[in-house]
Amino acid sequence: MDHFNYKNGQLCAEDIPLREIAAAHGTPCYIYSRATLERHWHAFDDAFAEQPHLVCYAVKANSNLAILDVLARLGSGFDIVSIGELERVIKAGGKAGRIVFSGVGKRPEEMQRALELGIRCFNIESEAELERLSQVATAMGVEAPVALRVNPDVDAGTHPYISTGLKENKFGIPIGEALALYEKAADLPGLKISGIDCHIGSQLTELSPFLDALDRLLLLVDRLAEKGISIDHLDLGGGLGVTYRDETPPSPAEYARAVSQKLADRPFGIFIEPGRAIAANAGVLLTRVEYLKPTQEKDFAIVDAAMNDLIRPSLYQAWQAIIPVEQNATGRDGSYDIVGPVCETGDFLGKDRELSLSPGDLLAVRSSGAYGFTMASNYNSRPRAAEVMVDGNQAYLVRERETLADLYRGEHLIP
Ligand SMILES: Cc1ncc(COP(=O)(O)O)c(C=O)c1O
Ligand SMILES: N[C@@H](CCCC[NH3+])C(=O)O
Repeated sequence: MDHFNYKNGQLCAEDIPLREIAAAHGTPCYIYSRATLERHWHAFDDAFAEQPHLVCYAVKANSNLAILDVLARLGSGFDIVSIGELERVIKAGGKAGRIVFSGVGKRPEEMQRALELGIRCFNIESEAELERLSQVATAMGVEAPVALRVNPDVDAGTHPYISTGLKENKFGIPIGEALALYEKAADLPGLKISGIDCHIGSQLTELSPFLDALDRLLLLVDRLAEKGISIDHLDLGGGLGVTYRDETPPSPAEYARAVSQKLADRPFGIFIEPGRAIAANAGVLLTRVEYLKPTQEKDFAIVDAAMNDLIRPSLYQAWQAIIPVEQNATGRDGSYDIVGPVCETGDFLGKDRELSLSPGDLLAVRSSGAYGFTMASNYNSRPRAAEVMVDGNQAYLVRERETLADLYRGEHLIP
């Protein structure tokens, strides 16, 4: 459920027709619904209400300051993977004490800044990283709270590019090596063991991989306890899928129920790091048809958004719904490939879509609130799109469209 619906034949974001947003801010343009974002966040927070928990929104899904601000006001935690994401969260009013820091390549200056701010936990992904954090924290005279991100070797059953919990993936510490590394962490100066962490992949539509991973983590927790190592939280990562087309992922409530059953009355908190499930269906990408190009092989609709704006279809063959902004528009009926202006055969937003189109029509690519703008680039020297947040009957420009001058800002000619 989201807040993008037709009213009087016009597709709206909450109470605002998308046509009005296009007129005010141009296309391509990302449009987010505050009400949807808040509802999705509350769905997770309410689902875990029975136990100590922290919802750490995965910033990589959508890091616009306005999005982070909306979630920070709800009391959200945040999962970050870079100093850039860290500074965004702080700028948006997020609390350092609710930030967890994931990622395989944390640099010393990133660790130092996170320690200065006093983040909640570092999710450590290798022995070398553990040693580096120990050195950085010791030099600063502080203790770094750590969890080891364990790679439980479970098949998340998702696209190979977004599966992260298999032993051949670069992420986390192989579960067989984790016990020894916890013992090492307990001995190293400047570290305080706080938790255990995993994240097995993204867009999961079944509960079983999460529960398999949890079982494996709990076995490890018991073995740690035998060694006198206790934790205060278990971080299950993100990954809960969404409906793009006909997927039927578990709801946050079903997910929480299953997880809570396994945890029984264990004396630690649960952290989760949902990104997509909060942001994806809280956003659409608004684009305009530039040209229709019927050929003998194919009907192409060439639109003003491209793979540089939304790369998911090209990169993962991801399917996202593409719907008209004007419900009863009549144009040329066809089965269209919706393609952008970028000079790549792989530049498409959707294929074989039954639509009735005319040049100038507006289309909305649904489920674009996660991994949309954050994965955008300037390929083909295309300025990145504007972003708008709708709140009831108000639309706010939350990121200006890049200008042509932005494209070469910081570039210099040689003498
Ligand atoms: C460590 C970590 N946590 C959380 C997430 C968020 O995942 P999702 O957007 O699938 O919830 C990701 C991305 O997959 C991740 O790498
Ligand atoms: N960017 C991916 C998900 C990767 C998640 C990052 N760990 C997507 O659009 O589906």
